[in-house]
Amino acid sequence: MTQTPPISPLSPAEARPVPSHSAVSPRLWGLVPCAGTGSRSGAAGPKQYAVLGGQAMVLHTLQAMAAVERLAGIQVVVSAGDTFFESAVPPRGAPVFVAACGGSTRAGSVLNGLSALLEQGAQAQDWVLVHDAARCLITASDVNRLIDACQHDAVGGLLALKLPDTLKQEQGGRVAATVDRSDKWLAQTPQMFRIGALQAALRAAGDAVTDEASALEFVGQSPKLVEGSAQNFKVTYPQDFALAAAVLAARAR
Ligand SMILES: Nc1ccn([C@@H]2O[C@H](COP(=O)(O)OP(=O)(O)OP(=O)(O)O)[C@@H](O)[C@H]2O)c(=O)n1
Ligand SMILES: C[C@](O)(CO)[C@H](O)COP(=O)(O)O
Repeated sequence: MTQTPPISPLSPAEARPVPSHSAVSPRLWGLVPCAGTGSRSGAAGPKQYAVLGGQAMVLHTLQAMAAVERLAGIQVVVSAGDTFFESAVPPRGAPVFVAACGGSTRAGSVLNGLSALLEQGAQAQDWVLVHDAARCLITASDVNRLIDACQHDAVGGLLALKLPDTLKQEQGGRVAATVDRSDKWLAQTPQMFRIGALQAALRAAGDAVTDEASALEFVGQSPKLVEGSAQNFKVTYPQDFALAAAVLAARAR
C-alpha cells in the first residue's frame, strides 16, 4: 500500500486525541471509498472527479462530511496512481487524509481503508462511517441523524429509504408479480459500524458484498435502519449528474 501525500496530514493533535482510549468514549471516523471507475456513468474518467457546481463531486462529499463536528478525521481511499488529491484544496473541518489503497471492488477498498485508519491511530472499538464518494448530496445533518440513532446501539446502522413506488418482480421483461414493499428499504450511505467488527465481517463475507451492512448481516447481525433523504442518491447513471448539479445549485441559492 502506498500513501499519497495527505491533503491535510493527520497528526495526533489534529485527530483530537484522547488520553487513554479505554477510559473514554470511542471516537468516530469517516471513510470515503473513492477508487471506483464509474463504468455505468458514461463519464470520461472516474465519476467522483467530474465537476459539478464548480468543483469535483468528491469535494462536495468531503465538505459535508468534514462539517460533522463529531468526526475525528476522514480517510479517503483512492486507486494506486491517483494524483487528484495532490492538488486538491482540503475542506474546512475534520482533517482529511488519503491512502492509495483502493481494491478491485468497493468491499476491498473499504477493507483496505479500515487498515489505513487503524494505522493512523484509530482503535478497533471506534466507530467508522463509510460513505460513498459518489453520494455528493449528503448533508451534515443527515450524518448527525445517523450518529444520534446508532451511537448507543450494539451493532450500528445505515441511512436508508423506504420504497416510494410500487415494486414489481420481472420475468422476461414482463411483470411476474407485485411484491409487498412494506418491509423493503433502499440502502444508502453513510453506514456506521465499529471498526473492528466491520473489518472482521468484511473478511468473513468476502468481496461480493455491495455494502457494509451486508457484511454485518453475513455474520448474523441486524444493522439499524435510519430514515435517509431522497436527495442522498448515488450518482450512478449519465442522467444523475444533471440532477445532482441542479440540487447543488438550488442549495447554493
Ligand atoms: N473498487 C471500488 C469500487 C467502488 N468504489 C467506490 O464506491 C462508491 C460506490 O460505488 P459505485 O457507485 O458502484 O461506483 P463505481 O464502482 O465507480 O461505479 P460502477 O459500478 O458504475 O463502475 C464510489 O464512491 C466508488 O468510487 C471504490 O472505492 N472501489
Ligand atoms: C453502498 C451502496 O451505496 C448502498 O446503496 C451501494 O450498494 C454501492 O453501489 P454498488 O453499485 O452496489 O457498488
